Amino acid sequence: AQPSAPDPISAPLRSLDFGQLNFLHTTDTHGWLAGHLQEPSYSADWGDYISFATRMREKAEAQGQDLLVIDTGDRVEGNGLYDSSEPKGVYLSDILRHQHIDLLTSGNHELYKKNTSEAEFFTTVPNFRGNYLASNIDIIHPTTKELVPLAPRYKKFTTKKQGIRVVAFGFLFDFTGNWNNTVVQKVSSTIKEDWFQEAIRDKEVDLFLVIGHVPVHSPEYQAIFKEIRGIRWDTPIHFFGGHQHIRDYARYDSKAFGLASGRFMETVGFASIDGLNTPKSTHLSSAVASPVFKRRYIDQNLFSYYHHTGLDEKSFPTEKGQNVSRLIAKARTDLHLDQVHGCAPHELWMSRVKYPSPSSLYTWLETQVLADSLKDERRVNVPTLAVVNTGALRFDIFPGPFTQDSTFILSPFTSGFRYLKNVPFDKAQLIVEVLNKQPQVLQASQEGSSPTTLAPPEQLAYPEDVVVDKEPVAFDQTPLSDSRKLVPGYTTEDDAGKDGDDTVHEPISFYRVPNCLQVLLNNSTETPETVDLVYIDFIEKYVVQAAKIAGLDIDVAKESDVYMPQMSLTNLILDWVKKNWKC
Ligand SMILES: O=c1ccn([C@@H]2O[C@H](COP(=O)(O)O)[C@@H](O)[C@H]2O)c(=O)[nH]1
Repeated sequence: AQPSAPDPISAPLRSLDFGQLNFLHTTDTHGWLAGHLQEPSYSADWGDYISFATRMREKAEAQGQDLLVIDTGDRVEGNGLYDSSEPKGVYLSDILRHQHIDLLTSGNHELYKKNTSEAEFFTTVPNFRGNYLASNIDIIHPTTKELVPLAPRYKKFTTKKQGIRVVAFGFLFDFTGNWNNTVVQKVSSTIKEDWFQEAIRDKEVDLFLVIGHVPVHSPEYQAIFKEIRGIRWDTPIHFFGGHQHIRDYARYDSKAFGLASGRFMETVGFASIDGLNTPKSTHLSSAVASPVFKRRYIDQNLFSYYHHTGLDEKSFPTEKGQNVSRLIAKARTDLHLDQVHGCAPHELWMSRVKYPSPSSLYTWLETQVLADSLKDERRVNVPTLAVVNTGALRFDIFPGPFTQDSTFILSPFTSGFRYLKNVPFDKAQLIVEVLNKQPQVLQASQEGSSPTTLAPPEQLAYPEDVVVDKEPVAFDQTPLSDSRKLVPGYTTEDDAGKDGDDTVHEPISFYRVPNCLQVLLNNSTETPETVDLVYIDFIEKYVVQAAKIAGLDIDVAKESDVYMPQMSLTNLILDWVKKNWKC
């Protein structure tokens, strides 16, 4: 772990059920390779994860079993370790590559910008040569300008110990926000292509593995499941997914399951399959008709890692893992990530408290940061309605030092502001109302595709608020090994029940937020007739649609202009923190 990481807190744990084939899975890590330095439950780092995977592989192989390590994308954007370097990601990719990852794929964040996808093409794909899959992503080759697959479409391999014959695919959900140097083909059309049809007709396959940056409960994964099942009625399929930042497990049928392993290096997903028919096992009388699938969501800390490997402080770390922890510490020093810009007086939560409220991160952004600091000197005293999508903020703020790292953890994106002059106030309000009308924003959600949102992605999995009664929870799974108070954390309920989390936690509330927050900046007490409608540039394409619906007959892209040139939301927040949160 990193030198400043808090020690994990002991907690009652559920164990892992190993099988013939075992998996470790990360997704949506968003640069958090140093782990969580303010949260004991998630305080291990990528070096510890390397040691964990090594020890787990040793354990599996000693039992004659196999272990595969999987990552399903969105490795970038969301933490100082990625976002604060110039160019972004140079430290991150060098740290990431030390983990032996058997299969990986791209997320949407690898494709928002041209230089990010080109870095995947030139660095991450070669770093994991042969293991990076891109079933539905093409990129314009930066030199030849030809459209080429970002990485191989699929792969067939045989596992080391059990000789399990696997055909693996690597998908991205039907993402449309990519830069125009990449092409994301819809999943529904990709699975009709000849190469996919041939791959699923291969009879020498014991398991189909579908990894992807795709929610496990999604139209895209349903379509892939149906297509494979239509041809191979009996072959086991394991899906690994992500994108919604949640722990989730889907049962498609008795031989097909899918695991999603959370976000931000909070979770390492574990899955296993036992009873697969393989060329070896079919000769043995022990071959079973129906395989058994298991899953567990591991809290990413050393207490869990020691427990699951049966090792301790001395026997657990590997030399490579320790070297990588040192590499991360050095990168953090080089990037000045511990530099303190101010001190937060109390917690500000994204979803643990109601919005609006004094502890809501969004209320703070509206009533303090934007109200104090959003001003273009060319537009002084002009009434302004400011709109920012809630998904632009990515993490809670804890009391204490607000560092260079906290800045990017809170607001990693480079978006600045644009504005439309003299918008009738009622139309401006209507535009915000339209933006907030639906959980999935305007952009007619393509049929058969996952919905998109301007709100934090977790929210897609919560149709309603979850309000937790603060009474301690009864625990009816394994006996408590420790009767102390439970630590608040994940209490996942999925298609296999309520016993998925390795750590038994006290539940946490989840309150929904609107797609966009808004603040009226007006020096007068009178309602303005017109306002400057200021919006974060990431939402411009949605503002275009909302303006049409609101009956504002203008060409938004043409008539809008940059507001506070050179100022990003991130820097606006940082300047406010420096001025207002003295330590
Ligand atoms: O520049 C950006 C990029 C993204 N967002 C917000 O993030 C979610 C997508 O996040 P995932 O991690 O891919 O789930 C998107 O819906 C926006 O809400 C942003 O605000 N600015």
